[in-house]
Amino acid sequence: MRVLVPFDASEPKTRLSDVLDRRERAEFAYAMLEDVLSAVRESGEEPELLATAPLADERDVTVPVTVDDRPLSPAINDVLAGADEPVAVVMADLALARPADLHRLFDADGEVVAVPGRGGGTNALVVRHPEFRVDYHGVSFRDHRKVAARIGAAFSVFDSHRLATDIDERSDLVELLLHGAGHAADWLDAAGFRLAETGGRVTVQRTDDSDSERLK
Ligand SMILES: Nc1nc2c(ncn2[C@@H]2O[C@H](COP(=O)(O)OP(=O)(O)OP(=O)(O)O)[C@@H](O)[C@H]2O)c(=O)[nH]1
Ligand SMILES: C[C@H](OP(=O)(O)O)C(=O)O
Repeated sequence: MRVLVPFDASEPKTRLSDVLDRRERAEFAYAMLEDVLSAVRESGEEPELLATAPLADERDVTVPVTVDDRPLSPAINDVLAGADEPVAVVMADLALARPADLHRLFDADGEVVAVPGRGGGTNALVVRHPEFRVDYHGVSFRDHRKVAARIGAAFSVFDSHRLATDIDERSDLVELLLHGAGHAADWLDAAGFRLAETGGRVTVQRTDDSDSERLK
């Protein structure tokens, strides 16, 4: 199996612009990438990075990196078109993913196995059908189900709280502070992010206090 980890190395995590500046968004995106690459490797597979641009020099990711500046779907579909083995696609912002979760996903049966993301996305895929092609962005989970139906591929859904949690917006940071245990959660904590209980749903606030509240 090939395991692709797509990564926007150019202008990552723009939906976090309300809480992070551009440099912080890049740092945070790389921290999540490190966690995902480690989890894939510890699941027993070797990840391949598919980046929009060369990584910054100081980022020593020790995995094969392919630079492809095309939009996400054409870049992934080019790999699928030439694949002679199953291909998994794992997004680089699945900051809660653990090796065991990924191992179960990669082992799941099905011609197309999809992990739904928050808000209608597709957080991960395992593709074993030669005609399947991705169609990311928007309500991609629904679109991928339609693609599978159109080519007659069996489409199965892989349910996992951790793999369904992609970190896109401020509200997603709550999950990372509560359930994360890697570089990205540490980065948030060090940046002063804390849970904020305001009576409704728990949110996050950014403070300059040093009292970590990470669940040990
Ligand atoms: N190779 C590649 N990866 C991409 C591209 N766009 C997004 N990604 C990656 O795909 C995954 C999911 O994309 P998003 O959640 O939209 O990530 P993002 O683009 O950093 O976030 P936003 O700027 O807020 O949309 C992340 O791991 C991104 O790094 C792209 O055009 N090419
Ligand atoms: C790539 C995209 O990610 P999202 O924008 O939904 O986080 C998707 O899953 O289709």
